[in-house]
Amino acid sequence: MKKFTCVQDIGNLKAALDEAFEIKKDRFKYVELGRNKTLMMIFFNSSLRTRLSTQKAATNLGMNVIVLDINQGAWKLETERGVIMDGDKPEHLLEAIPVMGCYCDIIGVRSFARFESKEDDYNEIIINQFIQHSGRPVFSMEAATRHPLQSFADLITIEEYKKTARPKVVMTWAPHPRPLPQAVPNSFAEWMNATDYDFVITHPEGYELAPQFVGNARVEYDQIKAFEGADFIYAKNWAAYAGDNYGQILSKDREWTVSARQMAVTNNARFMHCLPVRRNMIVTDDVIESPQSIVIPEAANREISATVVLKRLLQSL
Ligand SMILES: CCC[C@H](NC(C)=O)C(=O)O
Ligand SMILES: NC(=O)OP(=O)(O)O
Repeated sequence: MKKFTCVQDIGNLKAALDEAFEIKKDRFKYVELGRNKTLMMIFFNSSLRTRLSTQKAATNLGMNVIVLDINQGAWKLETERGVIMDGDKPEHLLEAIPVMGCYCDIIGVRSFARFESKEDDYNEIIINQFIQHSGRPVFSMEAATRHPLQSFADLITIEEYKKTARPKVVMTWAPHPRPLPQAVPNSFAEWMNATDYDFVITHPEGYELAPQFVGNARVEYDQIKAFEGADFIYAKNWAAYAGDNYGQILSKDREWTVSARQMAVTNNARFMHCLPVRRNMIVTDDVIESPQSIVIPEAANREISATVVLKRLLQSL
């Protein structure tokens, strides 16, 4: 595996899950693999879980770790080619990337959608420059259109908690005060569509995700109808994708906030969220604190998904 940016990169999901459960039994089993190898994690945006779990995964594999927050301490970077650099950015990404590649063996990148250009975001122009110019294997720590480390952890969690072979999994939009990227819902949908689960997406009209991510999922605009008989509820906010509304907030309707009302029509469903979560916007206190909430084990599995991915990248060096 030379990169990890999407579900296709991990290959057969059953094999990937077997590796995950093997590592979960002994997360230091491959501690020799990363000896004298360096992971560089590059953040253009904030993080708690990704930063901590990926660093932990690297130490599970015996790796050294360098973390760079681009907007704190490094030079402000110009990302557009052809720009006359007479402004406030003293360095171009096209120099910074190969330089960073000199100091490490594997690179992780977090670079959210900027909502300035749908084309630039959906062409993944930032992470693709790392893939093209760093000379190192690159993995996504959430890019503009996907968050594969999160989705892999989500799949591990559903496999651990499911009570039937083909659970009903419902991804629901919920309101948020800020316009959030489509990366997490896109990625979750991509991974769910790669399984044989009964997968449903529910959101208000106007919040349709890009068709290539919706795939064969059923889209239901009536949230209660979508929740009926569900085994897992995966809540997330995202800004509009379609048409001229790209990056816009179209609704803050708190009828979509996940509460006991909606959970009552499910099959005693587990509640999931990638975190960070805005309580009483995305989900009520009582639901996220209920015995059905598995947001903490879901976050814990980020260490496992990152360990499998780093192991695969190390084995391909
Ligand atoms: C893992 C989630 C990261 C980010 N969340 C925020 C609050 O920006 C998002 O919604 O994509
Ligand atoms: N879920 C997730 O990626 O969390 P962070 O944004 O805190 O890394």
